[in-house]
Amino acid sequence: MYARSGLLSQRSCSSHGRECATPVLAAQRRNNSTATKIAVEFDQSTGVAVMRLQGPPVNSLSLDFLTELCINVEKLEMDKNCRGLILTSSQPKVFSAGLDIMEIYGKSPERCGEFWRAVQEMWLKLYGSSMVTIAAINGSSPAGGCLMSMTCDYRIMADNPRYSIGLNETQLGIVAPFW
Ligand SMILES: CCCCC/C=C\C/C=C\CC/C=C/CC(=O)SCCNC(=O)CCNC(=O)[C@H](O)C(C)(C)COP(=O)(O)OP(=O)(O)OC[C@H]1O[C@@H](n2cnc3c(N)ncnc32)[C@H](O)[C@@H]1OP(=O)(O)O
Repeated sequence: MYARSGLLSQRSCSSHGRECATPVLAAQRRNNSTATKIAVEFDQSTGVAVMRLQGPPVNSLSLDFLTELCINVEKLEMDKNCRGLILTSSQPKVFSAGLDIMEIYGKSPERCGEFWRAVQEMWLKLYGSSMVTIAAINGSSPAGGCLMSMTCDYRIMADNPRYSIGLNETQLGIVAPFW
């Protein structure tokens, strides 16, 4: 969902100051899901968009979820009126549970490769965004959820001892790549 005045969908990439990157086309090609896991509200008067993660139950980062996220970030990126992006969750108690472990369990190497590329695309798109990005972490945010918020320029987390954030996969001896 991309709730705004509708201008964006009618504009070509070249009518904007920002470059239209090809990854969004790749992401659009593989986005076969009809369910909406990302809701975007763009306030024209402030130039700030709020992106709500709404993939029940815990916003786990499946291929569909990552694809939809990337498409929406890219759309906002191409809109020269959008200067800021707030990323938050619609799910109670959870910002994001991280990578959807069912996407990597028992899957072919090709499918795992496709999924891993989508993970990279997600953090590169957020980390490299020319918008000011803020993660409003209103729930637990382990592992990939932590990664997603780390790629934003700023993080604000709800003050609740029940919510945790961090790279918990290190407890299993799995560490993030060194690059
Ligand atoms: C700045 C540049 C940096 C560049 C670095 C580049 C790359 C870095 C590379 C890697 C770093 C990132 C690595 C990521 C690895 C992962 O993300 S692996 C996934 C790890 N996630 C977890 O371990 C989370 C486990 N879940 C929880 O802790 C809890 O579920 C929760 C999120 C805290 C929520 O708790 P709550 O009690 O509310 O709910 P439930 O536990 O009952 O869960 C409900 C439901 O959801 C299912 N579920 C939970 N987590 C996941 C998940 N990750 N994937 C899929 N499904 C999940 C759970 O099984 C329940 O299902 P149900 O039983 O069918 O109801």
